[in-house]
Amino acid sequence: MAQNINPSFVHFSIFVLIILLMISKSTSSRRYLAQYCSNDTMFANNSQYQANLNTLFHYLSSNATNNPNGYHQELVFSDANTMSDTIYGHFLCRGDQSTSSCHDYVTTATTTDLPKTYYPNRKDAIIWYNECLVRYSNNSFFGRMDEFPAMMYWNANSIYNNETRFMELMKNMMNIVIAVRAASGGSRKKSATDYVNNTAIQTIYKLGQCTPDLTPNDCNTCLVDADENLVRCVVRYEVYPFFDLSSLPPPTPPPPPSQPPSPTADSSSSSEHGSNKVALAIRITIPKVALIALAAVGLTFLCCKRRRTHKKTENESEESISLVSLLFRFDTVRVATDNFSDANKLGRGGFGTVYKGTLANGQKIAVKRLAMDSGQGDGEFKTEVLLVAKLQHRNLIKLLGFCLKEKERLLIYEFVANTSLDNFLFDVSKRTNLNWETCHKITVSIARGILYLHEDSRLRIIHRDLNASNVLLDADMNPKIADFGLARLFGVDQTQGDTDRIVGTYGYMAPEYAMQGFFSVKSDVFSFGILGGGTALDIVDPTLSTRSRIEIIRSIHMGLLCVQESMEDRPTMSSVLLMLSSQSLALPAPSPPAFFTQTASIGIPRNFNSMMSSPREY
Ligand SMILES: Nc1ncnc2c1ncn2[C@@H]1O[C@H](COP(=O)(O)OP(=O)(O)OP(=O)(O)O)[C@@H](O)[C@H]1O
Repeated sequence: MAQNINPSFVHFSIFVLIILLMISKSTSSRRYLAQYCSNDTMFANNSQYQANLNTLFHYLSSNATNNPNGYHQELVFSDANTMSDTIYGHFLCRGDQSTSSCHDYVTTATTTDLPKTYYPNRKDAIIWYNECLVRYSNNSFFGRMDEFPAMMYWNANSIYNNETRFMELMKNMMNIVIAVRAASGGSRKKSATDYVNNTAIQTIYKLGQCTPDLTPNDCNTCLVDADENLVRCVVRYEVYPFFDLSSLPPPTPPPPPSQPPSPTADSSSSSEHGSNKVALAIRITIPKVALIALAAVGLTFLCCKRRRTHKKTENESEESISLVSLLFRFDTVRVATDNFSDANKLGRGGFGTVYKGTLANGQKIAVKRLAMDSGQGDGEFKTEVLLVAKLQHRNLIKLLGFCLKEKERLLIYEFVANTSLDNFLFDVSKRTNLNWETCHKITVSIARGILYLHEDSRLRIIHRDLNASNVLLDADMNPKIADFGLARLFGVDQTQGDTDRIVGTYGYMAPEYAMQGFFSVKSDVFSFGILGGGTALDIVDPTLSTRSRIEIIRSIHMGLLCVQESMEDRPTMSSVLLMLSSQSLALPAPSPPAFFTQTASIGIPRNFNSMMSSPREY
């Protein structure tokens, strides 16, 4: 009963209930506990806000796919200059939830429960499940220590006796174990569980969680405050194991028997799974609480809070990168590129001109200034921004940020010193810099980059425009794959699709893509075959050593396997990498490549098969 609980809890809960707290009416199997929508801000049907909200829901749901952190923030807007129709959103899944459970909750929230909210067309809303919360708003809640909206939920059973002592135990459990563990959880996840294994007062299970970008200090303060003030973080306790017990850390060894209990330990009772100090405290506490007739008590309070920090650690996860953190001011870029001067022009591609720039801190950047008539729509632009920023691999070009001002759209990349591979391949004097070892290293590294896109990144990406001008080389001739504006975002199990809009570079395009618009990981393999095999052909030099010549023939052979007409016959990128790294692995004979009779063929020598059977005679 409420009177047995800290009065501030009651006060707060009544307050929350008054402000449109709605207990679940969901018919889905994942029942939500409550929803909150503000009363005064509405959007119109078919408005831009509604379109952006749908985009936000889509982003949140797709970012919950295989998300190991159970957390993601997102920002969608129509115009970064005016920030019109901006919507901020995030989800936070309970720390012990599996990735699939988290995905299911976020998907249910964004496809069913939030769109069909009890208060439709509200510009901000939050929905709480036992295992997850999802929130969106037209006002930024990023970086703010919000104390509202908040939700408290409790069961009808109460503490019959010694409520003070019970609450003291709860507080110590939080202060000594949970807040400390959660706060030190790192930048990806800040969540901890614990229990007091005490038959006299029943076993108590407790969970505390912060949004992972809080500093350890803020997280600690948040959880400790929440325990008393019911604000901000996620805290729950029950007398039954409501969380997955395997999420508990392994038990620590008991304290040495000679060590006497300290006075502080007595007042800090907590779990047998906690520190030694805590374990001791429980033993002392048990007799004191043995007479408590506690039937059952459970109190859940879930509040939301978000703090954005611009500074990111090296280990920052893909999920914690937000669009807003990538936003560059137009003036910053204008100054860096000396007002987009001709002297800083690096080149011009299909989507606009690329400028070299230097930021105030000395960092070199490459700015792609998208031409207004480039044909690249907002969707493609945002796709590139999101995909490139979240994908981090040493063989992928890194997107540092972007800028939108009126009709100006800029992408800011890390600067890569040696420009693109085609500048080396197709320039006779520069080609002398490409010895076979360098070529082999470049080929293997490109294969690694593509493999990451296809199989190792959280999102499955098909590049769709792999060619020598989209492979940039850094000062050490390490390749970095560029231009993800054409990439398409896929769900985990999706590896192919159809498009009525062909984008890519003829000559590198697989026949099924060029002719039918059908693209898949195998169409990227085809492009790699043209690039990888072609690179080897381009540097054939009669003065090469026999070993190098054998390796070159192998590379050409692999190129031919990649450009086979039938996509089923082409190897996957993981097989390609295996073949590239193992010289002893026997390679199957390639069937005739697509376009063999046309100029786009990579031009296999007529006697190629006989060369393969006796490579040393080449
Ligand atoms: N991050 C970068 N660092 C250094 N130079 C770059 C960078 N990005 C692009 N460039 C240079 O700018 C030129 C133009 O690049 P861009 O990507 O716009 O066109 P492209 O790849 O040549 O053609 P397309 O866009 O049609 O594929 C490149 O050839 C390269 O020399």
